[in-house]
Amino acid sequence: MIAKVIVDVPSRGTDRPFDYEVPDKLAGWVEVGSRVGVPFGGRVVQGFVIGLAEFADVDRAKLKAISELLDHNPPLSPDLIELAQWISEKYCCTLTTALQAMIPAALKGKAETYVSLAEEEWSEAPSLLSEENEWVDYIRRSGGTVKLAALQERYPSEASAVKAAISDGRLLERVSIRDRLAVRKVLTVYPPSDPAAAHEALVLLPARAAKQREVLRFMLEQDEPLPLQRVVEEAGTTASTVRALADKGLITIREAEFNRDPYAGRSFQQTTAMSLTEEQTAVYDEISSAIDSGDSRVFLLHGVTGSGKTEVYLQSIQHCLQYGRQAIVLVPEIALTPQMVERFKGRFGDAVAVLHSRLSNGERYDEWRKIRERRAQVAVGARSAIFAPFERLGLIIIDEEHESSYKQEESPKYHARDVAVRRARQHGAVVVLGSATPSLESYAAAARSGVAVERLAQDAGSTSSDAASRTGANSPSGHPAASGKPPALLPMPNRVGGRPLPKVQLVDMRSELKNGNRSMFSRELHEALALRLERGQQSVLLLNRRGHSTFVMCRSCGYTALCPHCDISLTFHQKSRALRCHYCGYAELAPTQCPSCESEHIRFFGTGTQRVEEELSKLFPGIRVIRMDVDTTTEKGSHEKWLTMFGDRQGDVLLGTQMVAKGLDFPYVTLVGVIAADTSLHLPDFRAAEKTFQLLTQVAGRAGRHELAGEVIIQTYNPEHYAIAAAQQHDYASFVADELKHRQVMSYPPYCRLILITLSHEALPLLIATGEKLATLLREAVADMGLASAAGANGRFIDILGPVASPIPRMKDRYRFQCMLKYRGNIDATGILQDAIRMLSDRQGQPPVQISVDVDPQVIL
Ligand SMILES: Nc1ncnc2c1ncn2[C@@H]1O[C@H](COP(=O)(O)OP(=O)(O)OP(=O)(O)O)[C@@H](O)[C@H]1O
Ligand SMILES: [Zn+2]
Ligand SMILES: [Zn+2]
Repeated sequence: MIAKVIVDVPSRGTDRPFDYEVPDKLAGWVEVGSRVGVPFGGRVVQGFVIGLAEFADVDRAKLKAISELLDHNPPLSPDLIELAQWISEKYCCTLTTALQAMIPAALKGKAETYVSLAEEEWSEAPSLLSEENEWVDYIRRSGGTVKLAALQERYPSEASAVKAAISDGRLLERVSIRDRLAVRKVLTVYPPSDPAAAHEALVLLPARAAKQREVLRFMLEQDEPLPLQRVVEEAGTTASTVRALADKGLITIREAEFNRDPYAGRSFQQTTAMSLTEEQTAVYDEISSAIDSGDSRVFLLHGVTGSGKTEVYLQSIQHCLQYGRQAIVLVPEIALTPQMVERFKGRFGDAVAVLHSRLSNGERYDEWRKIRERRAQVAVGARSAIFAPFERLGLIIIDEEHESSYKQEESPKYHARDVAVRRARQHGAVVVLGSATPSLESYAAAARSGVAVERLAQDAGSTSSDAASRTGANSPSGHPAASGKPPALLPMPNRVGGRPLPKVQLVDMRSELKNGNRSMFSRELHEALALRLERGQQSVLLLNRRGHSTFVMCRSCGYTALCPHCDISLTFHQKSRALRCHYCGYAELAPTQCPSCESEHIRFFGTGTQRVEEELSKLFPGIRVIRMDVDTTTEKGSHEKWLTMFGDRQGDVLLGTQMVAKGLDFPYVTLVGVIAADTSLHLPDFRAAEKTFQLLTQVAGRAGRHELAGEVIIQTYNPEHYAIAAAQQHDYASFVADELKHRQVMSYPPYCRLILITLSHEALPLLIATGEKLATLLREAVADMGLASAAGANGRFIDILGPVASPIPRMKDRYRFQCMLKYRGNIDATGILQDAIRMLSDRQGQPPVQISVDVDPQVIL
């Protein structure tokens, strides 16, 4: 049998399956999805079997054989392999990159060389056993095989002897793939298998064996095996006492797999289904009957903050599990707070596996195995949890679907929402996209389904046929569902229990300044905070830091500190008093004197959370501030610590960046303040207004979610901007209408799709020439196909913009140029692009110009 293997060598040149012979002994074991070690270019590398065939494409005699099978249970399934193929085509990445993204890092094997004593050779070759070498003894004691590296390390002076033994065949050399991280095994004590006999033995144990008797009694009380270490601790005994009992056959000690459970020892309060409100019921009914139908459907659940979306998710999952199908819940990394995890663990207990980036590789691997081995039916996680290896998915939920963190910024640059829709189609599963502020892409796509078209049309102030044709079926809107059935809109416009949305007040900071208030707090916000302190209620303060950094500038000459490798401002870190580059990690000590004019008026600019904290303590002596930002949350478990403290009312104010805006539900929060709403409004990003509106709406939604009513104060320099005005009114529809007009005029998604191509190289002239060449090739291809290249036209078009210098023109000593493809309609833009890149490849110089492709980019910067 022949296996088609994708080798783990991520380059375009090796991005195709290679044929390998499946050795007879592995014939029954190797499957599609198996991970194998194969000889490749003189090395052994890891690879994935993506197909099996009777015949090879090349001369069979020349075929090499698979050298080893790495897992008895394939880590990938045929449907995931098909999904990886789709990802590699859609996002222009190699198949191996897509495959690697689907498995935990622990399974990224690395080749290791082993040597073993050649037993068959002993009779003929001068036996190593006769030589009383210490290193030979070491190999023998280790069971006949050791890592070559271990031998080299232990016996550096024996290099020539070892080499000679390898070359004359007394030592056999073998290369094997080893996982970076293995399943952890620990010595485990099993309770007596025959308790009656053990009770009898207990009586018969001699008096001097009092310790053993105690341990036996302890083990008789256990219903489950326990790690030896714990038995020793809890029974207050020693390992040898436990062993003595095992020697008597009363208990058993064995190595057993140990699961690193990140939530071990935490008990989650069991919750049961609430009785749903009318709105929730309507939505739940739609979702559950779609699950029953077995058709793959996509829903856009547009529910205001506090409308009870999570309860709908929980009950829909419950419904899905009843029929033996599994569910994935994606939550933005930043919102994957203990509070969120608790809600799922509380309802589904151990059936929940949690996957996020703050877990160690080992923990993540064990949570993944829990899914693979069918011990978990629900996966809750960040972006990559979309690849959870379930076999029969019934439901995929994407909470806060508008979040840009669902797009991966490194290759494979996939969007989890698109992948979800694709994966759901494979399984006949239902996708629920939930948000209080849906992305314009999703909303426009949903608007194509019946009811909502009318609504969008009204919102946008035009006729419905107009709206339908603008985002219509012949013009892919950049949304995954565009090629299938459009998502159906499920609205939940009211908060649970008829609670009102909080009142939002805008404060114009320009008039504050006119009135002589130079503080970062307006009088309104100041008073509101004072009132909360007086009443013992809590406040959340958001510092919108997107596009904001604490940079250094000289007030005399205007000098700013830039990274010498990246051409962007260095960021000031107070704790270490260092200036750091966010792109390459370059750091230097902050100057006390201007390096350019030697003035001492060099200052740190920008409103960091630290400065807000300082100001708060000045204004309100004794105020308890809990600060959450990148600096205070790097440590593992720190998120949890701060939020628990705030939940226990050990803080008056929760102050932070974006991470305080999402998913939090605290009953005593009655005030939400936004220090400066506009910082994200003027970024050179066509989504700037959308992001600002979303952030303001989300953070406002943290107030007054329970009995106590809430109030929101937004400080801004642009109170009349439509994004800010709409956030004040909780008016998603009017925001969408305004924003869609802009997008249409400027021809941006959802009215077209984008592909961003970034070229980078150390040599500027080569880079520019290559960029020009690529653009020319693209323009020629487009002209050959007779495609219109007029942005703004209503039909099919493709436009090639650039090359221009990237917004960050140099990074890590490499210059950067970019081209942008804008297109609409049924056009194979990635195909055109890949052809052009292929034609370019022999003109790229040495070392080659790096070309990175971002399909449907989220970050244009
Ligand atoms: N049917 C119900 N009956 C009573 N209380 C409910 C019901 N559904 C939800 N709740 C409560 O209402 C509050 C808000 O619900 P939830 O957090 O699910 O809203 P959400 O829409 O997910 O909000 P957000 O988008 O702001 O995170 C929670 O405290 C929740 O326990
Ligand atoms: Zn200066
Ligand atoms: Zn840098």
